[in-house]
Amino acid sequence: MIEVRGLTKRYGDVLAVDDLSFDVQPGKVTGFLGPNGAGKSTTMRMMLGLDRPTSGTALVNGRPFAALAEPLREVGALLDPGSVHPGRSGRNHLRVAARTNGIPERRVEQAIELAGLGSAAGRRIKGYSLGMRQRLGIAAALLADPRILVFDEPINGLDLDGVRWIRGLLRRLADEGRTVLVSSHLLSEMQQTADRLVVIGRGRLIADATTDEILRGLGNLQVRVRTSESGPLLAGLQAKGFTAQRVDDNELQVDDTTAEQVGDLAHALQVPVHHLTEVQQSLEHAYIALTSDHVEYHGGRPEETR
Ligand SMILES: Nc1ncnc2c1ncn2[C@@H]1O[C@H](COP(=O)(O)OP(=O)(O)OP(=O)(O)O)[C@@H](O)[C@H]1O
Repeated sequence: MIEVRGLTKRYGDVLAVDDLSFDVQPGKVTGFLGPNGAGKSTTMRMMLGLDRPTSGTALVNGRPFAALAEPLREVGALLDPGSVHPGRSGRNHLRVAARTNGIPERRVEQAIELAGLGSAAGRRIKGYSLGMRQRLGIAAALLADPRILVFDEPINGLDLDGVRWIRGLLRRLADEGRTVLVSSHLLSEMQQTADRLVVIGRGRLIADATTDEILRGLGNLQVRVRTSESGPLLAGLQAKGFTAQRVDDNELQVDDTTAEQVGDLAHALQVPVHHLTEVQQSLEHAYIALTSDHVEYHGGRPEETR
């Protein structure tokens, strides 16, 4: 369990993290989502005792990270996959980490296996792709078999197979009852990966709920209705105050409603309905709506829409 309370970090004029409070619970994958510069890395660094909060606290199992008796056994982290000795092999890097931290040697091979490093474990790190470096960082995080995992953008640099693999790994770790916090600016990824979402923008908390609740809470359900009498139905919907528009001659889209409401209205208007579906807008839409006022650097288009 990680408890963040009133966490604040100021760098000169920049308020990187602004009075954040949330919990990261065991047994779930919690997505930590926000646009670039939102303060995700700074928050994670404070959780891990690498940065000192200006005010507020981040507690790991009820204590500040610095007060943990065996921090590596309690928390595994992937922060900066670049910070490794390039001349060593992945296996040697892990062996050194194990030895320095009193972790049994057998964990090295287990971590290599868990992270899917395979034969790359014997090669020098300087020849690793970004994806391999990510896997090595994940192996290091898993080395001491910790109950809490904090991964900063673990999907960066991974190919499609790697993305699927990490999604499965995060799920498995959470299913084992571990606390899993994973940051990302990739909404589509978090939508498929996270049970809960903590969404931040400009250092402030925007939303903290289950992924489903966040989508539903935004009232983002759309209904598509197919009918041979789209004209009368469209007029009837608009007369009742619904936001409705044509998709084509026989299909309408109605925003912020349910299939039940549209079906009932069609029935009352005696309009035949051939097909009626609820469409959940992607998290991408929800996220842009949520964070549009909180993006630090507005470009022509938000980067997240790529
Ligand atoms: N050491 C530092 N000195 C000054 N400003 C910093 C420092 N570290 C972070 N910041 C600023 O704090 C804000 C939050 O940065 P942070 O890296 O935590 O965001 P992030 O959500 O992790 O973004 P990204 O996805 O781009 O990594 C940014 O405005 C950043 O420029």
